[in-house]
Amino acid sequence: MSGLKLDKLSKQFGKVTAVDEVDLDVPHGTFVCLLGPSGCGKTTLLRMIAGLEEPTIGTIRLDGEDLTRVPTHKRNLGMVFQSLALFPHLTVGQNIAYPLRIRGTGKQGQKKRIEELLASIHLDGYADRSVSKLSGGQRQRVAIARALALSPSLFLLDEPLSALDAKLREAMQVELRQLQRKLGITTIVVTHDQREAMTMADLVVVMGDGRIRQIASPLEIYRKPADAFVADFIGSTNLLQIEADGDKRAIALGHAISGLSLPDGMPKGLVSIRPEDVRLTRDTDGAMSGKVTFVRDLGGTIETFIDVSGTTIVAVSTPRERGSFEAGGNVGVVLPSECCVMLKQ
Ligand SMILES: Nc1ncnc2c1ncn2[C@@H]1O[C@H](COP(=O)(O)OP(=O)(O)OP(=O)(O)O)[C@@H](O)[C@H]1O
Repeated sequence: MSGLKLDKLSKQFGKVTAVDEVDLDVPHGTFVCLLGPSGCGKTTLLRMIAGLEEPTIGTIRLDGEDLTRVPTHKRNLGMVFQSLALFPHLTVGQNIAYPLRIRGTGKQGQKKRIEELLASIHLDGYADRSVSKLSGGQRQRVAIARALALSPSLFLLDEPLSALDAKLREAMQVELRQLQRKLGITTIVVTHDQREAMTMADLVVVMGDGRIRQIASPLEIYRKPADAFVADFIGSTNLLQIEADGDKRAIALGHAISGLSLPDGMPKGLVSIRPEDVRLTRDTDGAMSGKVTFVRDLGGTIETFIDVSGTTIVAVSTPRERGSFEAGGNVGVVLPSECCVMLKQ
């Protein structure tokens, strides 16, 4: 099969299982984001794919070839790490040419490749600039170009944008994604930023405690989280305990969620409902109601925090969708059953 295939890949550091039997199929040309909280094993997994860390057990295959024991420099990888590791005393062109020189590419070949790469990162004409005189975003792009100089089969990046300020970071996410699409190169990026993963990835791999918790498209991860860990980690959500009444209807915070029933054999569970799906009404005679404790008006969106029987529910709306509710007032809270994702506990 063409692409990257991991089988039962594991890494043990003494008593710590950093990566625990990870199986992953990445079709050729896919952009994957490894996402998860600090310490979940993302970097260790990437370092094993890169050949910088030896797996305790398991195999790594790329386009059908077993790479598990192949040294890093023979894996045909492009890598960018948070530190970038550009040579500050060299020019942009010399930095990009570095891997080409090592490989023995002639002067003419180097020049042509540098020009191609500079065009693809929108830095035409920058070959003779010193990298120490570039902005953070420009340096980032040079590091990407250098990693791609030898047309690798696999592109690996570990938190590549985390040193950039928020605005530049968002612009670079789009740029990186567009470049990857143009080149069609299989790419794996480690990030702990779910917004970054949602922007760039074809496939998001959510990790927790060394294991894969869910693999899916960004939208599916957001809309159909596999469990409470994923629901809570991706975006913000309201996680509510539910239990079945005599008719199997789902009861949350003492009120039935209209149209939602628990399946046979599942007397209890959790329900995840995104803040933008919670509807607020001025009618407090409905099933569920509460007191507004705080309103955060961010201009483009309004977040309303409501205390329902001691639990806070967050609702998000735009100013156009409905007027804001005042802190201290009572509101009706509607949880549309079609927006509720039922999760096992
Ligand atoms: N060389 C090492 N020796 C011992 N333990 C390690 C080593 N490298 C990583 N670990 C441990 O393995 C686990 C996973 O670490 P890893 O760096 O892969 O996580 P991560 O998800 O990338 O975290 P972060 O987002 O903070 O970088 C952690 O408990 C970490 O302490």
